[in-house]
Amino acid sequence: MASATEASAGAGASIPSEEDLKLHTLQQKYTEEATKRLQARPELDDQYVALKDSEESRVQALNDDIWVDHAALNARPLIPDGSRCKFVVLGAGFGGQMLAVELIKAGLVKGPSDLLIIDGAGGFGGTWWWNRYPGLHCDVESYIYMPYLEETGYMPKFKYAPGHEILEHAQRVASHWNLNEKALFRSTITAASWDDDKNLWTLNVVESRGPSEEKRQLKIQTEYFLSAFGILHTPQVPKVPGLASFAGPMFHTARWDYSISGGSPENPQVTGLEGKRVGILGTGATAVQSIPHIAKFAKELYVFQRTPSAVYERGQRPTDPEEWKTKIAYKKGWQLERMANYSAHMIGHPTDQPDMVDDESTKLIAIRAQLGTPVWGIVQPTPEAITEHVTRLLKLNIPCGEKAQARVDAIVKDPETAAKLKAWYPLWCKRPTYNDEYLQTFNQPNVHLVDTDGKGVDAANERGVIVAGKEYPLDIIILGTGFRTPLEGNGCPAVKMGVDVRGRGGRSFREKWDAQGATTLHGVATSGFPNLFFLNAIQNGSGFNWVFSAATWIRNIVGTISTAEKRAGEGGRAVAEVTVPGEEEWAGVMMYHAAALAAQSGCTPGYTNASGSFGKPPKDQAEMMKMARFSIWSQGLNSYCQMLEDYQADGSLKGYEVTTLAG
Ligand SMILES: NC(=O)C1=CN([C@@H]2O[C@H](COP(=O)(O)OP(=O)(O)OC[C@H]3O[C@@H](n4cnc5c(N)ncnc54)[C@H](OP(=O)(O)O)[C@@H]3O)[C@@H](O)[C@H]2O)C=CC1
Repeated sequence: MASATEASAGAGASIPSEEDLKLHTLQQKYTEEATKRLQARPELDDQYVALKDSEESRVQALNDDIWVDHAALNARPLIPDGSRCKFVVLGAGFGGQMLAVELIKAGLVKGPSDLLIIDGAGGFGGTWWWNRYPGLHCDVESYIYMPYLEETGYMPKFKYAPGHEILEHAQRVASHWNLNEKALFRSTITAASWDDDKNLWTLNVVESRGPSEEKRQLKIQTEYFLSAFGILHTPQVPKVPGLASFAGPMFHTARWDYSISGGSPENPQVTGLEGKRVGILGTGATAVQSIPHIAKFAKELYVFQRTPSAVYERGQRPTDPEEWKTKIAYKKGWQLERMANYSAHMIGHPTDQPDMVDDESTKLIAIRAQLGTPVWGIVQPTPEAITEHVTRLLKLNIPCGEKAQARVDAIVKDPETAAKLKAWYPLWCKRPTYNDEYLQTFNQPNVHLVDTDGKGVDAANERGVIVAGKEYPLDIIILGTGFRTPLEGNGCPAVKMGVDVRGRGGRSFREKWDAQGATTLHGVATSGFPNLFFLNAIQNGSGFNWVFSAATWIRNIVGTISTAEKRAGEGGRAVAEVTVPGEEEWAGVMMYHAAALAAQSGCTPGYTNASGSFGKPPKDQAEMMKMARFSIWSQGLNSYCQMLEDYQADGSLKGYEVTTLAG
């Protein structure tokens, strides 16, 4: 009988290369593993509930802000009901701070009541306010992740900053630009409606005042409503039957309870876990960072794994002050240049500069499937072009995947455990992780990997967790189970900010998005909702370093507002609104770019595809067209920045209609 190779050669086809064969085997394995997970959870994203929405009061309470200082905040002057502002910014994370700072720098914030920042947390920091688990670090280099290092003159202590240092920096940014006095914390905006007559937004706000005071309800009017809602801000838990009945302490990693674990955000010595049997659900980026610290103290640690993470080398090191002065922060504008350099090296954007950050992440170039790349130009939406594109990305992925697997073999001593720790999905399906202690942890005798073979834990009871009919008795359960997907509500900004947004004529933003699919100009504004701007990674250019992406979007937003306000002149005010032809033209551009993201459709379930909800074949032509609008700029963030710079320099604000009014 002829071998497969001979048979194909005889049929006139070219002989498959070793790489082709490898790819074929890998693709089969990827599909097998993804299918296993999809079949285990046919309810897709409904397998989860946000902590805040849980019907179990115990689980719901896990969402509480455990860091807020109510007494200090209650001592601050009240924001009067009925206040009027020029700008309200939703969100006090880096996105909201950067919006506020850029408005200030552009000279748009003139009086003390021109700007108000509103956030549900008890302070600045966004994700860094909430997440304080032991081991927390930003996986992007601190020199390009921590904004405004030039203006604040701060030198991060390490190449990768710990969470508490980033949180301190958020406070530093706030102090530098006097944002503290412009912030309303512990407060949620529940509704926002545009008044066609007054040309103002009215925001309904609920301010919490702590357990001993009643909540305040207030209305605030504003000319501009700017929203920086973040990406992963709503902690979730799988609907594991019996979880709330667990008799011992339980908490989510996004609300790490040091009163149980011991230690503090600054000191990861979690001695309260000594003598305890601890179980952690989840092995995502958060668990990878925290598990080594738990393992140092717990008597027994059970790691309940559904899908392993790919774990690459970290290479942490302290900042060398000499290198900082001479090679990093060596000239004005260095930080933006370094951010652009990082992005260029990741996505293959042409540059003469060497790789400044030069870490594992810039070598994992298969991530281009997610971020876009200029390397192959625009991918045409034909089946042949898409297959060719997906194949070349999968080929780029081969060495990335092999590197992570080889690392497991080199570090983990028990071959059975090592096999279970290997990730079988393309790099772009889940956030790659970087850690020099995680894999080593599984060599410790007190650490037990409970691999659920892609199915997840089955149930819990008052004693512990059950997997495949076996009970694991525990003293403490830690939920490293992540956040609501950024694709919730099909990525509609109003859903993500949790606000009932009503534009002209009382039209609901959510209904518009549901009916039309993603509809924006440059991802930041939409017609019928004047003077509303948002930070969202849909119909936009996006990079791996969120701060660089956000800075790009913010330059565009603030540039647009500045131009509009200039037209209104001194004493006047402006209403900037995307036009329908403007957003439809942009939807056309996005559809033209959509084929480049095709490789994501076969991904294993996770938050990037709403647990498999995205990536299912469209029902009909109309659904396919809607999906195609749901794209990003496929040529990568660097060329996107250039395109927006040209757009702003032109000054015509094509795609907007600007009306000017007397103040
Ligand atoms: N910039 C940074 O340095 C950091 C960023 N982050 C960001 O936050 C994101 C979220 O990370 P993370 O908090 O880890 O959340 P993830 O969503 O990445 O991980 C959640 C984990 O819970 C698991 N899980 C869910 N349900 C079950 C179940 N029923 N049984 C067992 N396991 C279950 C998931 O398994 P499965 O994979 O099978 O769904 C997954 O391992 C990261 O991807 C990253 O973008 C986080 C930490 C640091």
